[in-house]
Amino acid sequence: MMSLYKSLKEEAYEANMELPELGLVLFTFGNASAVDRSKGVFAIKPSGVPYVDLKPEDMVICDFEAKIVEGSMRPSSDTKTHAVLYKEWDKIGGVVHTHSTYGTAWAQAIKDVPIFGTTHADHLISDIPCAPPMKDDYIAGDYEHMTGYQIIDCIKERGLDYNEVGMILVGNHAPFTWGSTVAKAVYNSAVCEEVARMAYLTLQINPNAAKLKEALKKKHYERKHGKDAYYGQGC
Ligand SMILES: O=C(CO)[C@@H](O)[C@@H](O)COP(=O)(O)O
Repeated sequence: MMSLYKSLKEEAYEANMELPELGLVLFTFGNASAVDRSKGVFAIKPSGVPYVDLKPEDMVICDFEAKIVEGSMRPSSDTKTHAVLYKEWDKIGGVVHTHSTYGTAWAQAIKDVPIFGTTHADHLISDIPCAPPMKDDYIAGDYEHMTGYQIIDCIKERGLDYNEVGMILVGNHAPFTWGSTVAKAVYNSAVCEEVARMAYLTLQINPNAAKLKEALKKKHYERKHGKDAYYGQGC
């Protein structure tokens, strides 16, 4: 059957397939979605389907209320979280959720990933934020929808710009990332995992390791994201 959303499904499929290739997911852990704002929809991985069995046409098309627009499979159980992020943050083109090992370990420990070095500062100048454990009234509410607000609340409360940060650890849960495209959101997931791993190792070698100086943070971030820089502005 011809679909109006063929290219959007392909984009989301390619992003999902990169997650096991990059070692960011096992089995059916995690999901990626890509948005088409002109049509008011996003394409997301179906729930519980192993990556080895996934096909582009399996991607489920949903609107920003997380209602199915096209697709015969159940969309990811995290669909409402993706929908909230698309609705609230109009500059993002893709969202990724993984349970990558180091990112998830920091999330379970409810700890921000400290900015120890220039690898981290090439991508963001703050610690990778860890959203506090979900409030009881959020858990009692629409859980996946409120996970979106757990993310948004934390970014707001920290005074961060979502368009510069691109990643968060959800306390007790795991990383979520976003980007101007879904490919960029996948990239941010890989960066999040690698930086989380480096920070963990840094603390093994020196539990008193100092965080990066402000001036060095800015220097490295500017080199990659300043005017005319390769990475460009925004996440
Ligand atoms: O967060 C979780 C589980 O804690 C989910 O993302 C993960 O199991 C994937 O679920 P879906 O297969 O996308 O429904």
